[in-house]
Amino acid sequence: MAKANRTIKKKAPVVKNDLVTADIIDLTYQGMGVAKLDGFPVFVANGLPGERVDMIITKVLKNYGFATIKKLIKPSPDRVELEDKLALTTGIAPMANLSYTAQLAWKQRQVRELFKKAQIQASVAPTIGMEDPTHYRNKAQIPAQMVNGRLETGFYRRGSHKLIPTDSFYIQDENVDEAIRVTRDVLQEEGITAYDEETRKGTIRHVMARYGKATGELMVVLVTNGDKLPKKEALVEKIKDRLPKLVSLVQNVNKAHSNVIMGSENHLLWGQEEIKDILLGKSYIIGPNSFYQVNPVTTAKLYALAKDMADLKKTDTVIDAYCGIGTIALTVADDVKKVIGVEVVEPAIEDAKQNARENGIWNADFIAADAPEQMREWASQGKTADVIFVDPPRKGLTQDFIEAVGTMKPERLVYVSCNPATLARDVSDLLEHGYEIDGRIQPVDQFPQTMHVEAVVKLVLKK
Ligand SMILES: C[S@@+](CC[C@H](N)C(=O)[O-])C[C@H]1O[C@@H](n2cnc3c(N)ncnc32)[C@H](O)[C@@H]1O
Repeated sequence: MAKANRTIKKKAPVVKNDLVTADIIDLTYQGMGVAKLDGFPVFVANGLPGERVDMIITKVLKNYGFATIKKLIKPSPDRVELEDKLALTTGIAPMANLSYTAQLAWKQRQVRELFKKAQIQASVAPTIGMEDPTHYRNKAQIPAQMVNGRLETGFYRRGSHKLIPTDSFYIQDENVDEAIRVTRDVLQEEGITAYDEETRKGTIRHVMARYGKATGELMVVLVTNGDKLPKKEALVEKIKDRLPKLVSLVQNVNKAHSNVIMGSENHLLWGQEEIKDILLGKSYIIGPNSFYQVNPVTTAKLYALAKDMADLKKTDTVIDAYCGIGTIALTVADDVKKVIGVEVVEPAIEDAKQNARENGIWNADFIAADAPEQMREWASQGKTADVIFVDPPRKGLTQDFIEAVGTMKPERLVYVSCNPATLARDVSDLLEHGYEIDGRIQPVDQFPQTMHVEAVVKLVLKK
């Protein structure tokens, strides 16, 4: 006999090119509106919750479909009309059609819902945002492609690898935009080709620009498909002459047949190998491959908050796990006895050591290692710390990292996260290992106009 609770999949109630009227009831983490047609979910590009729209079905898959808006019948009161439509169609700023206040509320709600789903009782504070949430990014990695026979830089149309050439990127610092524009012009003048993903021919894959907002120092990196860079001298002369803030021009070689943007091999073309920036009174040298937060305004708020939450004492020994070039470690060093940073990228650790020296900080040590492995080693040696800061990549902490925390039992742990889903998962594990949340979870808007959510939370060892 067939089981009574067997689920029967609904057939899609629409086909491609159908025009239907629907209400948008939700917004996904990718920034798509959600409509339900007889329970069948359809993701609507640029649709906002509360809107009623006429939409054209663009794709129908087994369990869901996609649509674009044909006519807005009832717009959301939170909708803002953008002059720069490219920001939306390219996915540079997929949330830019939602008022900034509503974006901040959506981010708070995301964190709240993910913690609720993980069955964690926690209070989530309103998101800390920016006064001007545009042109904030200090770094860009812009793809190059041949369009009508010449190299163009721009952004891929959402969900594709078709490049839309553009001059203005809406969320990037104007100095970064200018660096990309000027570099593209010079590459065009010299007839340099862009890399073609299919034929694997052509020279330029990406143009990367990085700007130290506090110092005015600019870096440009030409990411090339091989060692050769045709017309090197002419390119260098022209780019440095037209970008007065340039202090570093680098060629990065990336021969990989993958989506990874930068390779590990750098050749200095002109100037210095690194640029400098200043954050919370400390100066940092930043190389082409080093991680450095992209929003200097909110990073200062985020780190000040993380430091505050840690309740630091002059007697504290502190670990900064996933330390990058040492920014959290050096921000807290003056307030503690000793700080140790751990990071897997070796050049970043070299930078962290130099950053410590240049800031006259002598109580900071930096170790190039896999953070979970290093933690396991410390735990097995019976070593511990009073405070651990963690700021892992989007995939969050590993089980063995959390188990090492459980063995080392630091009194305080401050978790800085760029992915609230893995944050909720890891906090749930840390609660199982004897910790409790102290205070509220604080979202900070590091990435305005996008769906990315950063948050910081303090955990303390249960008495
Ligand atoms: C979100 S960034 C934080 C960096 C730094 N705290 C900052 O704000 O500039 C995460 C860092 O973790 C590093 N990382 C990734 N996997 C790692 C691992 N297994 N062990 C140690 N560090 C790792 C990355 O290279 C990156 O520098």
